[in-house]
Amino acid sequence: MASEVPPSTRVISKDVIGSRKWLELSEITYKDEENKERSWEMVARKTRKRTMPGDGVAVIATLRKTLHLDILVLVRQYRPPLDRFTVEFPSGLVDDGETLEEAAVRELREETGYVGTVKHQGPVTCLDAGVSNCTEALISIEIDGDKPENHHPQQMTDDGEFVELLHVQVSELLTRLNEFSGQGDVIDAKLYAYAVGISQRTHVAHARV
Ligand SMILES: Nc1nc(=O)[nH]c2c1ncn2[C@H]1C[C@H](O)[C@@H](COP(=O)(O)OP(=O)(O)O)O1
Repeated sequence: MASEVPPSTRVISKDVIGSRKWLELSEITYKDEENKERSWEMVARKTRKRTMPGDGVAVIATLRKTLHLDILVLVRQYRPPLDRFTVEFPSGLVDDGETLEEAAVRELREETGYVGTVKHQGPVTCLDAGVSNCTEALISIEIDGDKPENHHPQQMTDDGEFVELLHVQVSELLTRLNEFSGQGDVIDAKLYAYAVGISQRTHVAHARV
């Protein structure tokens, strides 16, 4: 069944091949650079509303406590599509009517129990552009570990959501991720890129001394 798409796009039509509660599989027809019609198979989330800035958020959550080194709060969980455990930033889907910042603060609270303050909001980024139109914004949140509300964080996960909390020293991030990978876990690409960035920045800083 073909449906209409906005005229400003290069997509001409979309045939929905299959649709369930969370996802829709389609074949789209689009025009390439030479005006030639081509087709592409793609997946879309059904939770995205027109008013939503993006499908989800991922939270770079830094726990800061007096006289302690900075800690990155991460989550480890079983992901059915991979049939493996993953190590990721705390993350989740944006609810209808929520801003990206609100979604980030809520998801951090639900998945980790920590209450934090937004320090930076990145743009909406793509996740797997050859497969889906899913997008996610990276939001940096600082957690004040000195505040009583962050002394004993209590997760508020939904039924069927089992999230293990990881506390990793920022300076050891890449090493720890490589260890998790060596044990058979799959590391989220954004998180791994972040770890490589931190590690390279540290090497450059040392080289300058
Ligand atoms: N693709 C999905 N298939 C499902 O069967 N269920 C799914 C999919 N995506 C999300 N969900 C469910 C699982 C949770 O109950 C809710 C909310 O997920 P959320 O925690 O916001 O997002 P993730 O952490 O990225 O799973 O949706």
